[in-house]
Parts: sequence; C-alpha cells; structure tokens
Amino acid sequence: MMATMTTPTATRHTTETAAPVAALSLSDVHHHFGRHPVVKGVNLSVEPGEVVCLLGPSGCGKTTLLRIAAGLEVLQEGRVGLEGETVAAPERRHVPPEKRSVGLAFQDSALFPHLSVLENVMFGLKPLPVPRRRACALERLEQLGMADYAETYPHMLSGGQQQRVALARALAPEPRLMLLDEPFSSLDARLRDRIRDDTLHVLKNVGAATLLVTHDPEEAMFMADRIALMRDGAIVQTGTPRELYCAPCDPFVVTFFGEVNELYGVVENGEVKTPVGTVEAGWLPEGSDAIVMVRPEALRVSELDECGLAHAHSHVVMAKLLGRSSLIHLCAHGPEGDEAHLHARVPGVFLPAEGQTVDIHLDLSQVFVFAAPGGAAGA
Ligand SMILES: Nc1ncnc2c1ncn2[C@@H]1O[C@H](COP(=O)(O)OP(=O)(O)OP(=O)(O)O)[C@@H](O)[C@H]1O
Repeated sequence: MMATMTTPTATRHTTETAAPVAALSLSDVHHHFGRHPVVKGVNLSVEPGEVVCLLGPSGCGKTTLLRIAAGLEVLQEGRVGLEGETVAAPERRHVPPEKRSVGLAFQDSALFPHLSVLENVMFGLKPLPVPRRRACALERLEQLGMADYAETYPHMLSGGQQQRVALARALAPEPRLMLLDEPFSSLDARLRDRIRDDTLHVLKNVGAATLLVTHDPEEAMFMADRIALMRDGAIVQTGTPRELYCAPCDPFVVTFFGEVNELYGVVENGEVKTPVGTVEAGWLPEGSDAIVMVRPEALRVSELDECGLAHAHSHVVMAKLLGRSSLIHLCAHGPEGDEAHLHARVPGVFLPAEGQTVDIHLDLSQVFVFAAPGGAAGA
C-alpha cells in the first residue's frame, strides 16, 4: 500500500543562474548506511515536464536516492537542487520534505484511514476553496478510475485501489515534481497496464517533472522520456529508452532488458565469427576475447524446404508457443562445424516442428559485442 504527500512551495534561499533550470538535480550524491555505501556519486537531473525512470535491480539504491531527493533521508554528500534552489547540502542546508513542493507516492506509506477517498485527495489542496478542492479531487479520481469510490473509506478498498487513490492524491495539487516509488507494484497485470497509461497521461497533462523508481524494464520503457539504469549504487547509463535498448554501454545493460544469447569468440581482422554469422568488432584489440550478445528477437528463423540431416544443419530442438510470441530452441551449426544452443523469439504463429532444419539470419541491430568479462573466450 502507498500514500502520498504534496507540500507547498519551498521558500527560496539560494538561487543559481544556470539555464534551463532542472526541476530536480542531484549532483555527486553519496550515501551510506553505517559502513555500507549505498549511493556512490550519482549525478542526475529531471527537466521540467520530463518523466525519468530510475531503474535497477533490488537493493541497488533507487529508493534511497528518491528519499534523498524528497528530503526523507538527510543528504550526506553532494547536492540536491529543486528548480535551481539548493534544498540539500551537507551541514549547510536541509529543506524538510513538507517544504519541497513535491508530490510523493511511496509503497510503504498509507492513506489517512479516517478520511474518505475524496477527503484524502482533497487533503493536499487545502489552500483552495472547498468547491474547487472537491471538483479537482473528483477529476483526478475520475482519471484514475476511482470516482465511484469517492465516499468510500480506505479500509474498504483493495491494495490496488488504495494505490490509485494515493496517486490521485499526489497528483491533485499539480506539483512541479513527482517522486514515485514502484507506484504500480501491487496491481495485477491488466490493471497495471491501464493505470500506468492513465498515470502517464495525467503526468503529461499536468506537465509535472517526475522521477519514478522501478525494477521493471518494460515499465521504465513505457513511462520514461529518459531512463537512468543503476547498479550497485551508481548509474551505469542514462538515455532515452531507445538509447538504452539499442545502444547499451555494457553487458549489464543488455541483460537487464531481457534474456540474451551469449556467444564467445576471438577478434580476428576486426571481426568475431559465431555459428550464426560474423559480427564487426573493430574497436576491440586484435586477438582479444569478445562476448557477442544476441537478443532472441535478433534471430530470424526460416524453415528449409529440402530435408537435410538435422545434425548437420541448424535445426529446431524445441518450440513453445507463449501467446504473442513463440520461443524456439535452436541448435545452430556454423560453417566451420561450430555449434551453439540459442533461443529465438518469433511471432507466435510460427511454430516449427522439432528437428525441422532452418536457416538463421542475424538482425545486427540487436547484436552487441563487448570485451569478454575477464577476457575468457569460450568461457
Ligand atoms: N534505513 C536503512 N538502514 C540500513 N540499510 C538500509 C536502509 N535503507 C536501505 N538500506 C540498504 O541499502 C541498500 C539499498 O536499498 P534501497 O531500498 O535504496 O534499494 P532499492 O534499489 O530501492 O531496492 P528495492 O527495489 O528492493 O526497493 C540495500 O542494501 C538496503 O538493505
């Protein structure tokens, strides 16, 4: 369950001149719990109206960073700026959360149990006259599919419904910055898709800059204008969803967005040979070990008419219909007798029989080559 808080505009004490002014800027932020470093030199900005997703595996420091931005965690090192104003600098300044003018929606906080759904959403709109507060709160509830529950109390709602009310409450005052921590995590898959979509439209209509924490790459790609992918307290790559998916900077980024086939080889004449084709690797040292990462979608599979001997050709080991796509387990045979077990993901209607001989073509836009970790070819 999640609750929200929206706070009035912070008093301006410090003004920086840089333009354009980021809605949120985190500069060289470090944080540790006891002797355990959790955030290690993070630089990140969220521009006005932009949705940035902080993506990464469990425990990499996403929530801690969000809490630092919100002021719920006292900054230890670095700087936090909101619209150019320094709101946190160690031993100099700490604007409390309620004075940061941000909308918060966290997983582990709660709605006010003694207030109805409508009163919960109206709560953050206190400076407005009651009829306007009511109209605005109802509009937000409507957008998130909860208007019919306006007079209901939180304990009468499911976890997912409470989550939607929490989002409506955070969004109602149209804050300049929204900080959302896994806001869709307790919704079932179908409802999650719809609420994500509604939330994205509301965020864009309101024009609120947003930093959203998630561990789900598909959610990040759906919601984000930019993604910052974190690992072990540091940001590995920041960019548009397309940049991260199509131009990943290292193997971790590739694997974070889904299963990949990993092939190993040695760079010869600026290329690496694999059982499914040769790929360029001219930027790696000649003779060095390389890892070739092939997304299942990169393997284009076509059935061969002539009946070859399966053991001498690339052939289907197993094919599973998964609904929208099929997963085909392949045994790929290279021209030099090299062999690899690969997974191909193809549109669901294509379901070749076990043993079927096939041709495999590589879509090179979904193939990535890096220096092999530890320099071990054939590992
Ligand atoms: N208050 C705290 N005291 C001590 N350690 C903490 C505290 N809060 C978080 N940690 C530790 O800091 C690390 C980062 O936690 P954090 O919640 O920021 O990660 P996360 O990426 O958001 O993970 P998740 O997706 O599982 O929520 C973890 O090892 C966690 O156990």
